[in-house]
Amino acid sequence: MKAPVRVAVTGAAGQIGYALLFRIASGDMLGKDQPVILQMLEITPALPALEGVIMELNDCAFPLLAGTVATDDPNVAFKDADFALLVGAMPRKQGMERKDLLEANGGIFGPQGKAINDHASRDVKVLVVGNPANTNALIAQQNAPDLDPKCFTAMVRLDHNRAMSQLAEKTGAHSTDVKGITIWGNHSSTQYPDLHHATVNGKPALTQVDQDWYENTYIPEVQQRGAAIIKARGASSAASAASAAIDHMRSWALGTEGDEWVSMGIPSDGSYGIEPGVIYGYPVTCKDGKYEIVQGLDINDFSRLRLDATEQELREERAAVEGLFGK
Ligand SMILES: NC(=O)c1ccc[n+]([C@@H]2O[C@H](COP(=O)([O-])OP(=O)(O)OC[C@H]3O[C@@H](n4cnc5c(N)ncnc54)[C@H](O)[C@@H]3O)[C@@H](O)[C@H]2O)c1
Ligand SMILES: O=C(O)C[C@H](O)C(=O)O
Repeated sequence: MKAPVRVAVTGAAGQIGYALLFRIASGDMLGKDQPVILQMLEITPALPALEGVIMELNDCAFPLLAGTVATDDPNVAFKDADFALLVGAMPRKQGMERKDLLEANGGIFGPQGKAINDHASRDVKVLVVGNPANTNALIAQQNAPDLDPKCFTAMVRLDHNRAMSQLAEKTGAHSTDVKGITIWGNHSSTQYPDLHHATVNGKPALTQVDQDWYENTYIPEVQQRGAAIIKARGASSAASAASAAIDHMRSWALGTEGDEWVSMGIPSDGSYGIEPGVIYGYPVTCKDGKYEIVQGLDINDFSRLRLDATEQELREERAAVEGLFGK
């Protein structure tokens, strides 16, 4: 049996937390041979509800659950954490853009970044889910000067999964037949779901759908899917978000397969002409616990415009939160 790893989850008593913790404890994220200790962070008033979640976790008698910690202190939650899923933050309501949450949520991620810096494992893998995810990840990273900046990532995997499933539905295929999709940029309505390198059953996707559908239906529907869920459910996506978080961490920790790539929000190194430093959705492959940007993809004028528009939004978000960066 492997030694247990420590997985910190913030916002553990929230909607996503409720869908996420049980899947981590059952081995969906790190494998059926990897015991986990769940270190759950909540705000003080939510600790009683979190106690109830822990009662349920215990009632599942998961073979892989090696321990639980419930706390309102980030220094305790992130102690020796190997993985940290930063979910705790306010969700948007109908009519809001995700960046409207920056003021309400931005302040959460500086202190958490600092606590991660001071207490987590030196090669902790951090995934920010709380919105606006890319810029919150940047705030956390900028408060963790002792860690490799690449430890901090943001979730665009939900968009990636949505893009796969909507293309599969249109072409009468299954999502497993779809490869080579990229979500470039921000987890926001400027994100760019790129089909230029995608295939369905091995054939180029863009030869199987028409350009008008791609441009005027598919792209906006993927971009607006979060808002459509809020409208339909009266609450933001939770189970699908949790599932995407599991996918993101599993790919990062256990690797991607063959020439498959996935989309992750990661610190830009300037690849594809993107401003270095912003947390930008890129196509990546993962191996041995590290991610690497897929290089050499052709970017035509249609794509260039969209890569730059979502980069511009991330630069503006960064400018708005620079006051929250650590010294
Ligand atoms: N990146 C994505 O694809 C994606 C997808 C879905 C939702 N989200 C975002 O995830 C976040 C959580 O969504 P939810 O539906 O679970 O919301 P929720 O309101 O149900 O739960 C959030 C939880 O976070 C807790 N919390 C608040 N501040 C905290 C702090 N400082 N430390 C620890 N916990 C704290 C709250 O008490 C609450 O229990 C939202 O910001 C939402 O917009 C992102
Ligand atoms: O859209 C939202 O605000 C929630 C989440 O980011 C989503 O994409 O479903």
